[in-house]
Amino acid sequence: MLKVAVPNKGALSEAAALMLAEAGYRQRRNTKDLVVVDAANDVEFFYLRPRDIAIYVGQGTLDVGVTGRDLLLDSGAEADEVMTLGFAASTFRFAAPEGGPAAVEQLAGRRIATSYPGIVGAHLAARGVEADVVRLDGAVETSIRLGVADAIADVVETGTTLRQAGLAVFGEPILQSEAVVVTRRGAASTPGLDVFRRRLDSVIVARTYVMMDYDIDGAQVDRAVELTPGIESPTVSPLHREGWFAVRSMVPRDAAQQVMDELYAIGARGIIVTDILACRI
Ligand SMILES: Nc1ncnc2c1ncn2[C@@H]1O[C@H](COP(=O)(O)OP(=O)(O)OP(=O)(O)O)[C@@H](O)[C@H]1O
Ligand SMILES: O=P(O)(O)OC[C@H]1O[C@H](OP(=O)(O)OP(=O)(O)O)[C@H](O)[C@@H]1O
Ligand SMILES: [Mg+2]
Repeated sequence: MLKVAVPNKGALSEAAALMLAEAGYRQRRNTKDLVVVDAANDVEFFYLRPRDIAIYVGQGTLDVGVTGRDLLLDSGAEADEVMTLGFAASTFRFAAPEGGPAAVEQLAGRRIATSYPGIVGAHLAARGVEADVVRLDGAVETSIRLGVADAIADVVETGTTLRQAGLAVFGEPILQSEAVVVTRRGAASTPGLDVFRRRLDSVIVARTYVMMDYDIDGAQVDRAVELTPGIESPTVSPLHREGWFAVRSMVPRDAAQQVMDELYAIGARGIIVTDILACRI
């Protein structure tokens, strides 16, 4: 049975469970459940702290996990990112109040509060900056006001938390993070793992694309197909009406309205967009 680690709380947990449910896996009904066996799919889900997931996977105790890239890198675990999942996107940045450090070099000899000491330590070491990294569990933004740090390094999404704390980012982003799938470094893939990854891929494709159908005069089919090339190639079928064709193609969801305008302008009619519920590409 494939053993899968899933975040039990925090910013990743809901979106991860939703994605797994969309991929056809049984998920827990109660947030207190620690393990769910999905016998029909030969998968067992373990709900763990997101920070611990790369460690279990790196040790080979569990086969695969969903976690954040930042948590994976911070852990130093022998696990590798094998797939990005397109949610929980954030950047990881230094921040300080006005008048505080304003460049990485100015952190020398200063105190930096963070929940990610592994990432911060490596980043400073690579730049030859010696600073005192203060490890905190969360609410790191408050640490400067409370006098335990001169700067912080933390996850930034909208920047609201930093603004409310009167802090501003400085220096280049330390890293860009998002939810990822991790497996043990050097582990050979297995049929069970391949199916798991293909199912998650299918959710991403179903979320990213829509199906577009339209009718068009044969003289315009080539131009229309340029607008809707699809992933492999669009289906073009003759219509009962002489010289007209029905075209069916996958189109990026973000572009759908603009593509419809352009198709309409070259004479396409009966343009219909539908959601893709599931797929295998
Ligand atoms: N506001 C956010 N937007 C996007 N991703 C976030 C946000 N906050 C945390 N993350 C991501 O979530 C993961 C951290 O998981 P964690 O469980 O610590 O989240 P959390 O919401 O901070 O939970 P906790 O309640 O334990 O503080 C990291 O990968 C981090 O990049
Ligand atoms: O840029 P923003 O949109 O404001 O989001 C970033 C904030 O979200 C997370 O905090 P969380 O709510 O998890 O609290 P924590 O600091 O206690 O982990 C993260 O640690 C930042 O503080
Ligand atoms: Mg947090």
